[in-house]
Amino acid sequence: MAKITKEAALLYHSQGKPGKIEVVPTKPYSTQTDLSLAYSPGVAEPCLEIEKNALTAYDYTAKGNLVAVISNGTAVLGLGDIGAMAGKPVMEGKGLLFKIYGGIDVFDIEVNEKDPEKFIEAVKAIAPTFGGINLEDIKAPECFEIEKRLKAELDIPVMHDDQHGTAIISSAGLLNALEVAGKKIEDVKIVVNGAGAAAVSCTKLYIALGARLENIVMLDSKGVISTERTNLDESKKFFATSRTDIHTLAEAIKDADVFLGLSKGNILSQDMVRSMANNPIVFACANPIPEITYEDALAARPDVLMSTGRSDYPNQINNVIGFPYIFRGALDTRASAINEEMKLAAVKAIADLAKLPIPEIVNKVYNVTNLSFGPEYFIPKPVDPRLITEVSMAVAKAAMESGVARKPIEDWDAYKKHLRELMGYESKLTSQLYDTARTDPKKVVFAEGGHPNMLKAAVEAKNEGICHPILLGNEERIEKLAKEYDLHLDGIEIVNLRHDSQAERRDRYAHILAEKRAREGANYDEATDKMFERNYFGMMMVETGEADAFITGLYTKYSNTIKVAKEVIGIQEGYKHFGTMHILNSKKGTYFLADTLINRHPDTETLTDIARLSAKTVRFFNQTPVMAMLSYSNFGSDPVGSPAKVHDAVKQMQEAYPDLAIDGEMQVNFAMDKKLRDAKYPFTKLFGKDVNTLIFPNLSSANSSYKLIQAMNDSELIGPIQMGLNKPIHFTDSESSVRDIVNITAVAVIDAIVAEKTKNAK
Ligand SMILES: NC(=O)C1=CN([C@@H]2O[C@H](COP(=O)(O)OP(=O)(O)OC[C@H]3O[C@@H](n4cnc5c(N)ncnc54)[C@H](OP(=O)(O)O)[C@@H]3O)[C@@H](O)[C@H]2O)C=CC1
Ligand SMILES: CC(=O)C(=O)O
Ligand SMILES: [Mg+2]
Repeated sequence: MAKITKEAALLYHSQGKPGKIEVVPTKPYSTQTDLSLAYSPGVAEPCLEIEKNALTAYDYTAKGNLVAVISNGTAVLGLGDIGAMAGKPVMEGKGLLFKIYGGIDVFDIEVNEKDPEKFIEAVKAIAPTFGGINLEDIKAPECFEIEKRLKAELDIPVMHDDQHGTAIISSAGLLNALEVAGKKIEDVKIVVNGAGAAAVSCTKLYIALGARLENIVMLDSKGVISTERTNLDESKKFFATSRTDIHTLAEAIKDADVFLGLSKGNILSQDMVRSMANNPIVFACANPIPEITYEDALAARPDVLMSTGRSDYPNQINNVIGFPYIFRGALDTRASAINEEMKLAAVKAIADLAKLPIPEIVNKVYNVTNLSFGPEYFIPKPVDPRLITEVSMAVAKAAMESGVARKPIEDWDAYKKHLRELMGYESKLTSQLYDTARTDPKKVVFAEGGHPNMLKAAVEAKNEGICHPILLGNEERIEKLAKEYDLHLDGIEIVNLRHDSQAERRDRYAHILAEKRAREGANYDEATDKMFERNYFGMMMVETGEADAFITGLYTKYSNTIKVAKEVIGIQEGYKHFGTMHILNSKKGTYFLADTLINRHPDTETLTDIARLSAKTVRFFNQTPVMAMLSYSNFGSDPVGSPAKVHDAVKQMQEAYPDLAIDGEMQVNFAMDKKLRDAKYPFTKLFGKDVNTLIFPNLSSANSSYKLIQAMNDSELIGPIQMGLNKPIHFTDSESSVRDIVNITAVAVIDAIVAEKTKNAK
């Protein structure tokens, strides 16, 4: 990870619109009517409803998804009391994190008030605005009283995140690190450096989880907190040790199993780490500089289990792994509080998640291939897309079971789906595809079982319940890969097509193929050779009905795969050409793009085949095709060359299918903008209609367009979806991600379901 310089940090915050967050309207506002609804006179109606029944504020305002991140700036990170305004970048940062990880909106509120009583009054006065309150960077011991009072006096969840967020994450980390170290929480000696908001709360939660108070030594800026010391405040007195032989950190840490630092940077030396017990656990959580650096701790003790608060090292202990989801679960149940039950549920959910095989996206973000539970990975990564579902659902359940929920969640599957959609992890179309495939999971052959992405996709597709995978490849290699990536192959068939055990199958397939292509010069010997190739063998499995669908393409060029597909499977009756489609899921809507991969320079006949196949495919996805045939000219304005071919194809399509909404040739902006098109070309067959299908004039334009969209990285593309072959044979390409392959698998399964239904209906 790049080193963060002062200049880069200041530039990041100042460039463009200064700061990190802004307010975005969620309702239409382009007409006079919209404005009359948004503000006076329309706005009076919800006001009156809320006046009658306060809870309707959740229905008519943003309250239910709005959290206040409130600070007085007295303990900003490890920077100390830098004042309310100086803490604003941190609070805006939390706003950003709440939004990107939990879909929660935040107003950051910096209150210039150190007096706890006045601070409490200020927070209470503004509380009606919010569904929850995240207190942040308020120093101990005032923070304890402030939180206690606000929790008691407000009916919305209030959580001081430096206390409880940190406690939840570090407890999950501790439980897992202890498991890796092979130690029990009730036996370990724990040294806690720092006795502030975070340290006190973390240590109390460790005790709730089984740690023994007599095994804990806590230190503040003056050294070990012991019964010898006078004038200790209540929160520190609770931890005072009766030992009188230790006063400094160096003395306290000798033989300790666990070091928890929530204090200041650079105060734990390598010698101190060396003096700890075997497999020491060191959580150096001060921000931005930890008590000891990751490198120094590891250099001192190779057996150390190490965490810091920083994202650039393994095992980050940072409350970002918790607060977006703890508040998500609390807000979604309209909880009146965040209680102990909800916190413990979050600990468990976070700890458990680190033990599951991790999704590909996490590997990708960290540029690694095989994170798995162990010394370098015992806390989930903040980017893990499962945190939103696992932690929020656990918290919501605990809120309901402990009686603080005011709006129970009734359908957990629907809630899970909603959470994934909220974060854009699952578009509606993708989840519909998966749901449909799940109704009748089919046998899908994966041609390149020895390719890591295809192997991962096959396992994921099986876990999603969308297919029964059959992997082609060498068993040993596949099993070795599976071990390397911590993938479970139970219930997945592996077929080594070159093995002797497949001789009968190869022979049988060769006979069938030779017979089928006898009039095209095929012979048995040649066909026998071909059966040693994965694409021939795999497609024959589908051709013979021994499997239902086939996915290939990671190792083979399209041109080669296409050739084999035409030979083994053949093109559907009534067509001379086949093609591929990509589905674009964007904020503007869903669009079907063709032909994105197969036909380089389509002539009029090829274009009509692509258009017919596309119409059929769009209907396959339960939509009515509204098709624009694209070019660089409009409706004959350039009567020669490529536009002329498109023009002719449109004419033929309109004659053959008078009910189909299809027109062109037209430029892409006229296809995408109904108003523009209707104003300038009111005669089109698409008048008043939103185009959803774009047929490109050639492969260069289609391929470049979808790759450009892909590079923009802000929409989802599903594809390539094969159109026009006799059986569900689908292609990926060498750059396909695991997610791309699983999506195509879902499409292939649906394709197979439809093929079976059509066959049965005949
Ligand atoms: N990684 C994470 O998720 C989180 C990290 N933190 C980090 O924890 C630290 C403390 O934050 P917070 O609890 O909110 O702040 P507080 O101001 O409430 O507490 C700071 C504590 O650190 C103690 N301290 C200061 N210097 C030393 C020292 N040299 N040796 C021992 N103790 C010392 C202070 O002692 P005294 O009581 O004597 O003043 C005080 O008890 C910060 O660095 C913060 O960034 C906090 C929350 C989350
Ligand atoms: C992470 C955090 O909240 C802190 O360092 O204060
Ligand atoms: Mg903080």
